[in-house]
Amino acid sequence: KRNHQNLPPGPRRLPIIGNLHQLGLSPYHSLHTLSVKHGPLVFLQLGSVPALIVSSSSAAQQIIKSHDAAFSNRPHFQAAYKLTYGGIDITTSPYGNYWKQLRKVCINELLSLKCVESFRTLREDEVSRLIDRIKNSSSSSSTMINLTKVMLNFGNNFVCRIMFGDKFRERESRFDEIISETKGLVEEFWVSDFLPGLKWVNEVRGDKKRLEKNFKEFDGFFDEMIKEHVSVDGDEHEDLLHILLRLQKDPSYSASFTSITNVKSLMLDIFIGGSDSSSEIIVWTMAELMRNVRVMSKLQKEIQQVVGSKSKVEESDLQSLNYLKLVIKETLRLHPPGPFLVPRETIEPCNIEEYDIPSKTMVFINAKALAMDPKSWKNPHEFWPERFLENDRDYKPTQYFDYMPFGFGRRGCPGVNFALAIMDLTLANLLHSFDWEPPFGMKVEDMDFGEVFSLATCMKNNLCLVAKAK
Ligand code: HEM
Repeated sequence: KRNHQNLPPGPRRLPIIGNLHQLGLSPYHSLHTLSVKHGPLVFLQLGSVPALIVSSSSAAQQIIKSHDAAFSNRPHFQAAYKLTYGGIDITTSPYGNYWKQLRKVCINELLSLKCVESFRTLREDEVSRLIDRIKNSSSSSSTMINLTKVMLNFGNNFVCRIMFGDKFRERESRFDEIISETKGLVEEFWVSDFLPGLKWVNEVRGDKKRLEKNFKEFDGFFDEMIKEHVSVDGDEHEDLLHILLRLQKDPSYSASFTSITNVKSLMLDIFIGGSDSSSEIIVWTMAELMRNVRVMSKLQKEIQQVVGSKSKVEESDLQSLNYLKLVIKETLRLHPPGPFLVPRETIEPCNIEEYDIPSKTMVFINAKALAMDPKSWKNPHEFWPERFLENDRDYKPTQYFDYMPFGFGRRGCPGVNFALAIMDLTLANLLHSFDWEPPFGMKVEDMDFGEVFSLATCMKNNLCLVAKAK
């Protein structure tokens, strides 16, 4: 049937496997290379799955403005399906009424602005603990810090505390390891997702066992926490698990959000979506500030002016920290945690830039390429926060379609406010409490700021810096 369709261009395919071999061991990197070689719309046949890579803002504009609903499904990946209790979470569930109910739970309740604001004291407390921890990690006034490790641990603790309240503290290190294995598993491409006949490959490789083991571990942990929560009412401030348990009994959500398994699947999404992404952005911002002394000093000056003689930055100060917001926007442009967003799938056939896109096509939006396109951005490789003064970009792409670190449309990230609140406060305090330098005896030029390019990007090496208490 495909012969009669006007499909976008793409590389030659082999029988049966199509273009699967061209993904190699680093599939997301290969997707980027293929789009550089074949243009803004690339059509691939990955085994039995048709796939599209989108790398131009005009194609992204057509998708967002005219075909958002048609591009609102998520593809089926076996590992994610198993880990998300059979795909009943918000991130992987198919577009439809059930997903709409979960989205309502997230937007109106769990991740609403009101809920984010209600965690203000907790955020300030966690950030103060972080600053004390860095200060206390050495008796002298300057300390070498593995900032990557510290921030990932901080991100996990923060989400755990929001989810489970103070009860969680004794168990935090065990859960860190479990959830980082879950994230690793979700990111992997399994060959049998594209060639179902090769399921045995994942069994022989031990992938299935790894999956079962990890699922059992976090599911058991969630059960423990739920058991403790059902027996104790929320204190004056509900944590997210208390809210979820309350909503599960609320008739307005009863159509589909009914069982404890629904609750657990949403908990998992918040852990996967909510912990590392914000921490990675803080680490990338610190790395960029080390390389860009002008920006670092301008930002520290702004913080000093706003905070004055107070010992720390409070949330009420953040609204006056305009340059900080530009700096974070610029980091999200250069280092979006999801360079290809989260893959989508078409629900029905549609036409983009005069090409036919079949139904059930897996779609990769090359958001990083859009944000680096020299046609939209002057000196795109330069870290230059002031560019957003000239070319303001909203986090929701409604007018411009070259900047979308949080995705777009119906399935765009519901955690934006949650993420911005913690990133702003943490960064402002790290810069207010310390001056930062390269590790002893090193120059910034000697430091490696390379990245691992995957479904979620991170720095290739841990960022280690010397923190000098101010
Ligand atoms: C810097 C921080 C973050 C970034 C850059 C980010 C980015 C993204 C992106 C690109 C998507 C896919 C959107 C699309 O398909 O168009 C997404 C989805 C999602 N994010 Fe985030 N995210 C961040 C933080 C968070 C936080 C803090 C939470 C929750 C606490 C969260 C929860 C989710 C969920 C549940 C989805 C799936 C939505 C759906 O499929 O309906 N994210 N995020």
